[in-house]
Amino acid sequence: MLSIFIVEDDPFYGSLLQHHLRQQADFEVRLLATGTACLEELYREPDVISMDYGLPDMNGGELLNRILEKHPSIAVIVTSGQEDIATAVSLLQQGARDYLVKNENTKDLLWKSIQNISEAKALKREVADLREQLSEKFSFDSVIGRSPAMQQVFSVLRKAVRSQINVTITGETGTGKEVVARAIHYNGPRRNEPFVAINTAAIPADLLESELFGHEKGAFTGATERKIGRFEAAGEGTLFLDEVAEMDLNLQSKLLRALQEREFCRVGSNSPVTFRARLLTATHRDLGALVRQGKFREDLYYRIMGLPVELPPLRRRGEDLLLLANFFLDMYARDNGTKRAELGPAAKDKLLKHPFPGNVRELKAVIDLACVLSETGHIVPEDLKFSTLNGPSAIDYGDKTLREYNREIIQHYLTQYDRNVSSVAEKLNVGKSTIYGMIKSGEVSLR
Ligand SMILES: Nc1ncnc2c1ncn2[C@@H]1O[C@H](COP(=O)(O)OP(=O)(O)OP(=O)(O)O)[C@@H](O)[C@H]1O
Repeated sequence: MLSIFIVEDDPFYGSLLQHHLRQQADFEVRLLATGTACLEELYREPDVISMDYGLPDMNGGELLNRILEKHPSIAVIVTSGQEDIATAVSLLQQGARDYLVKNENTKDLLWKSIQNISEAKALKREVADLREQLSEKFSFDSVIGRSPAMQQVFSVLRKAVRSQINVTITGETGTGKEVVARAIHYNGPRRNEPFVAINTAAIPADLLESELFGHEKGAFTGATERKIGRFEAAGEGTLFLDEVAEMDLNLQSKLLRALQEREFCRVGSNSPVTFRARLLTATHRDLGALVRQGKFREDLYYRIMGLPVELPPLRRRGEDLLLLANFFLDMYARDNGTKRAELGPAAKDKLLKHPFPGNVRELKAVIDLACVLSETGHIVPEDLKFSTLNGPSAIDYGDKTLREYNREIIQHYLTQYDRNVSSVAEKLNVGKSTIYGMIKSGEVSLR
């Protein structure tokens, strides 16, 4: 429902507009003859006010000011008998949403303008709802784990949420670094601002600077438009730099400057842009060792380190493994609309004995595949196929090895998703770096 006031002293014209707008079933339209009447009714907080500029008791500029003073979110449209550019500009600068000159098209233009406002309002509500859903999805409850090792992590996470300090998340691949970064963002005061993630390992080195800081049109060959980088897109939210150790030393010094000065320039520009977001970084490498080897700047190390969060590998989380397995069984059934499968005792045993070099990501893939393979809804050890991507030995699966199946599946989706590595990684729930690794080794190709 959109509530609209029409403030118009000409009763015939006012009724005409009211009648026209009432054709839309979800427009609630109230007709008022004076500015004073409009101010008296303001407590109803309409979404839109369409007002005549030349009212008998006050002029449009004054009424506009008094409305926006009390309720800055009301969209005010001014209609006027005269086309006066200077007045129009001044009203728009004061915050009017639109200025319409009265003629035979006014009612249609007013209709269109209100439709635009209504769509913007619906979009705003949708964004707020989605943000709400995201904060639920990424609440601390979404980080599954009860083991003592994870209890320690939760205790650090609570501290991370209470402060605005930089956080560095370390842990082997697939341990949930991004899950944790999202949980920090969606549980903190920035939850209604953007969460922007970038995996620096997934972007070719020569494109990374412009990806991070953006570029101006014409900054380099191929820069046909101005582009906003991730630093800018994060606004007052959170910037999550994944695989931060993969940046070259040149870019590391640019990153350091941006963090120290809290400002940066788009590539090809000298005008600084303020950096307001909170920084979270992650790596699966030992940053301290890289500093000692001269591969990571020591000053940058101290600048980003802030609060360290160390995620234990899955093999050190004890019974969390079964907790997570059950969580993924629920998720599979919900996402696919199927009956929830159960893990038999022998299957549990097999899971508990596997070292899971790919950690939680690997466990999820194993459970998803088991749900597909299990015919009875009761998962047996044979349904649990362990990938060999991270391990030396190959397990035969029919005529092919699982590695060969992985290769085929990834190649299939690369073709289906038009070679978009991010989409394939998301679809298959594997790390982008895994796919880039396979491209590099020639196992799959982008051709
Ligand atoms: N504690 C957890 N609770 C629920 N799901 C988890 C947890 N940890 C990881 N996951 C799931 O495991 C998968 C991998 O997690 P994520 O991408 O956060 O790992 P990562 O450590 O960032 O991986 P990489 O090092 O490859 O970037 C995701 O599907 C994620 O939802």
